[in-house]
Amino acid sequence: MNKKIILASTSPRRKELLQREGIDFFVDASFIDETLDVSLSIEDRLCDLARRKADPIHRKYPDDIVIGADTIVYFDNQVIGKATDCQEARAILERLSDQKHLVYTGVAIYKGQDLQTFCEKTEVYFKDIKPMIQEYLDSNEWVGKAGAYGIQGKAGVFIDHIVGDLDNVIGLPITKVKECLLKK
Ligand SMILES: Cc1cn([C@H]2C[C@H](O)[C@@H](COP(=O)(O)OP(=O)(O)OP(=O)(O)O)O2)c(=O)[nH]c1=O
Repeated sequence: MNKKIILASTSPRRKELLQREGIDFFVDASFIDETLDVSLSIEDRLCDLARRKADPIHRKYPDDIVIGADTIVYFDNQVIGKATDCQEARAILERLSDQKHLVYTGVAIYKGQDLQTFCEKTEVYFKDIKPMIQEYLDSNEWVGKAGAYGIQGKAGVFIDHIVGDLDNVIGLPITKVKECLLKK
């Protein structure tokens, strides 16, 4: 019997990336405490959180394939998640302006009882975006996104260049995910 693939994430971006690849899946996510375990390295923190997102769904579908993921921005030795309001979003974008930051996505994939985790890093170089911040905040595109921007939308103009995988910034390193799904 073919295993079902379940995306344990509410992120519309992750859903779109899997759909783009023609992967047959459905979404079933549950809310968990997303506190990162600071005793771990940054990569392990994200793998651990991705696994914790996948765990309740894995318990529901123990024989199937369950994908969990978490994306953060890392700048100046600090983890930057989602902004809770416009003021915080402005402060984040002002810090990232004219600087390099890192985007990490941790992924956990259960295939039945087998668990694989990995973390992908992309370097993102912003231009001086200070003159563009107000208009961007007004667009509300910062809402619900790590680092208060979405590279796939209007914030595309913020980017000088990136080093690494673009899909990883959007929320899922899809090439690595596909490799993992294909592996026996
Ligand atoms: C940096 C960046 C992040 N993001 C998004 C991807 C993720 O959806 C979000 C990071 O939040 P996450 O906590 O990783 O994911 P989520 O809350 O959307 O979904 P869930 O917890 O249910 O898995 O930021 C972009 O869409 N574009 C970007 O350029």
